[in-house]
Amino acid sequence: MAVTDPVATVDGVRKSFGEEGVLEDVDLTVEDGELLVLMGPNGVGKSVLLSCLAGSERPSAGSVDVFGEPATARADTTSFLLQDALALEKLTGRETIHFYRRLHPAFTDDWRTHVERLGLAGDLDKSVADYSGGMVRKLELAIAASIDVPLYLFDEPTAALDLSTIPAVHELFREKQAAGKTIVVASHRPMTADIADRIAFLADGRIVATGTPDELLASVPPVLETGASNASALRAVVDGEPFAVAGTIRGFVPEQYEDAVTGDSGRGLDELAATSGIDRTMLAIIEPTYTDLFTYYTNGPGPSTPTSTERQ
Ligand SMILES: Nc1ncnc2c1ncn2[C@@H]1O[C@H](COP(=O)(O)OP(=O)(O)OP(=O)(O)O)[C@@H](O)[C@H]1O
Repeated sequence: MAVTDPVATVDGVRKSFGEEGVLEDVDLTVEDGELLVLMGPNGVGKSVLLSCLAGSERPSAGSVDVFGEPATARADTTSFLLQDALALEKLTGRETIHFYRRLHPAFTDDWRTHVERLGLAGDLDKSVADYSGGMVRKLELAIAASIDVPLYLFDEPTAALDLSTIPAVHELFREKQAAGKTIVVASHRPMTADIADRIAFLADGRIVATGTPDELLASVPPVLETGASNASALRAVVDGEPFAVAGTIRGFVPEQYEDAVTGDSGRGLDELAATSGIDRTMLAIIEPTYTDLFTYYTNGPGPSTPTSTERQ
């Protein structure tokens, strides 16, 4: 297989706004043609990192190269969907699209397909001021996706969209990839993590893990689950803080128990039950979900220094 140069390379990037440090030391490579999903807690700096890739923010230190050159806001390489940045309230949806069509040299007629697919076609002649949050998002996504460039940076493209619309957005991503485009998406959605080629977790100003969804899920320690009433007892036997998920309480099994709890003997669970005082029948080891993965790398005991789970 031909080895292609990365589309973007982020090297040692620090970004602060006055006294406030947001990115501390970010290293990240975006490969040609991939769908990279950037995840991390609210306010960690995902939008700031996307802005550095788009060239609309300059790093305080370190470098960001896109297509082999320092990132600058270039209309011919990058389409950047920020949050709430494109919709024009004084216009209708259709007028907004035509505004960008006239403005941007690489704007294509693909907007027709996008608005149809996203279910916005019937609302194009309404004033944007009367749009719901989801309708605004669809309009902005249709505009950003209609620009024909090799790199798309989408900040929370599915925020405010109902679950039934998300597959249409994913179909749009796949079509872009099939056309050889590269996509970086900041998202909190497990559904979007699931279609990523790679996920990168941003926590504490750094990329703390990168890998395919399967590699990252496999990197999470066994997850111990119990009833909500056992939260404080669980704390005694898990690594980091227990966390609530859909009426249950979960925690990560510490390294010394990992083999025992994943083996056939059930010995590990007996031991954890005895140590915690939780009834053995109330403890279960479950398959990690994206919620567990997110917790592990962003709020939990996951590595706070950069690691890669990718096979070398
Ligand atoms: N232009 C700016 N001036 C000052 N502070 C800023 C600026 N842009 C971003 N910040 C700060 O940087 C931090 C990171 O913001 P950012 O929007 O990148 O987070 P995020 O990870 O995208 O969060 P979310 O998941 O909530 O969208 C926040 O504390 C924000 O207030």
